[in-house]
Amino acid sequence: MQTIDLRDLQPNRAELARLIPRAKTDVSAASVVSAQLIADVRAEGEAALLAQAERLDGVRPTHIRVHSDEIARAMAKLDPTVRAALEESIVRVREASKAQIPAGSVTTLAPGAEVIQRWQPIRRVGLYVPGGKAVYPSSVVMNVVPAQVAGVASIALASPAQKQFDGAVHPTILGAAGLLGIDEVYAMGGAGAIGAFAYGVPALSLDPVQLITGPGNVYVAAAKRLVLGVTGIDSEAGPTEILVIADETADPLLVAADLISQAEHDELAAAVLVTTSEELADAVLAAVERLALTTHHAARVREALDGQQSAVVLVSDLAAAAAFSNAYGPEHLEIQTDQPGVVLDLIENAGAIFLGAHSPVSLGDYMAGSNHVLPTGGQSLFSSGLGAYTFLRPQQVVRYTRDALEAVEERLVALARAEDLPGHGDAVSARFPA
Ligand SMILES: NC(=O)c1ccc[n+]([C@@H]2O[C@H](COP(=O)([O-])OP(=O)(O)OC[C@H]3O[C@@H](n4cnc5c(N)ncnc54)[C@H](O)[C@@H]3O)[C@@H](O)[C@H]2O)c1
Ligand SMILES: N[C@H](CO)Cc1c[nH]c[nH+]1
Ligand SMILES: [Zn+2]
Repeated sequence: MQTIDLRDLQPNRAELARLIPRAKTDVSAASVVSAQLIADVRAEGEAALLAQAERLDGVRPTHIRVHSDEIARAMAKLDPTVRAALEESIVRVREASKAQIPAGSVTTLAPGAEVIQRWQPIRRVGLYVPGGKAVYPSSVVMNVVPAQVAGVASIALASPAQKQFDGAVHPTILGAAGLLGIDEVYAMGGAGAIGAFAYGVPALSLDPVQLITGPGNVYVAAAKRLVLGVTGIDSEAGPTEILVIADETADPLLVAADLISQAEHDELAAAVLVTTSEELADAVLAAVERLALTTHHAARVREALDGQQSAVVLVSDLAAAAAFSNAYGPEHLEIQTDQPGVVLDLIENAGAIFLGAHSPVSLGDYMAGSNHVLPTGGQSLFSSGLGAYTFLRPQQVVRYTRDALEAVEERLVALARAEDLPGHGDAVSARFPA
């Protein structure tokens, strides 16, 4: 892992991007590939999805739409400990998601003049569960639960065909879908799956969705950008990032383990430690080297940690650490300092924040109750993680009585004339004939 000393420097966002470039997730380059895959699915439907699975997932599924008895069978065969863990996760994510439902409001502007704000669920959504380098039954929970809590009526789920299961969706993903009562699942991945959600595939009785959510690789991210406008999308949740702010009180072994836990996802994952303590930096680097040797996905972890996107950064104080993190806008931010709450007050941008030694990112990945589908690549500067609110739209309802309308008639007519749109004023005045 590279070490960068910023004790005499406070880089702005542009300088930071040069120092620690985001992973090579060139969404614009991938969009050429993704656009063709989407176009093929629009033109050829199921045949294109089958051909894409064969070429990109290395297996031709026997069928794209999963039969409901496959889901029931997968649920029945779930390992009991995995089932119990999924159930615990579902309960916690559901509780936390319920707290995200906005209350709505009625504003009375004058007697009889009301603007009501209500939150309407999106009717039909397509949820993407990645399945290339790893399988993510936890992402089934993180996508489905907030959609259900928001009151979405129709939920479709897609995950790539798995070679080791003869082109079927991974059974643990099917089992998780079954636990949540989801019965519309497709064995399709990447850009083709996003195209199928956006435009529909009549031969599969797959109706177009109005919103697509879920994490994925660069082709998935590019495809989501390409269909935006035809459907809504959530923020981009690409290769995982962890940024740890730590001082001399942090335990170097725990910091190292947390960095490795996210490097494990992807060669493009970013693991960044920002610290005020040179001693801690050295101890973390030594621990990372030791742990990386024996970790399960050693080659992938090594590549992620040695990539330009990962670093140990030395800063002069915790305010500088917070400024660095705000400029970077990490997906996950851990604060392991003597008084994490003090640092939290300085934080503006992060997908999710984990406070203290006992709130590691992997808790949030599975079991905290928070959602793990979070913005990456600096998108936390303007967007949020997935939540029940993602599946809701605010709608304004206007209700005026006759008297309330008459009270503003003159002013409204004045504005309509000022805009040279007198018909607007006439529509109001027609209600009050002289
Ligand atoms: N930020 C989050 O919330 C979050 C959560 C979970 C996972 N993730 C990230 O999601 C990503 C998952 O990626 P993945 O690859 O494992 O699974 P994926 O399902 O996103 O991608 C696999 C699909 O990509 C397509 N594909 C593969 N190679 C291609 C090529 N050369 N050209 C065109 N299409 C191609 C195939 O259709 C394949 O089915 C990882 O980077 C992981 O870190 C992020
Ligand atoms: N850390 C990932 C989000 O960036 C989510 C995840 C799923 N499984 C394990 N981790
Ligand atoms: Zn993770």
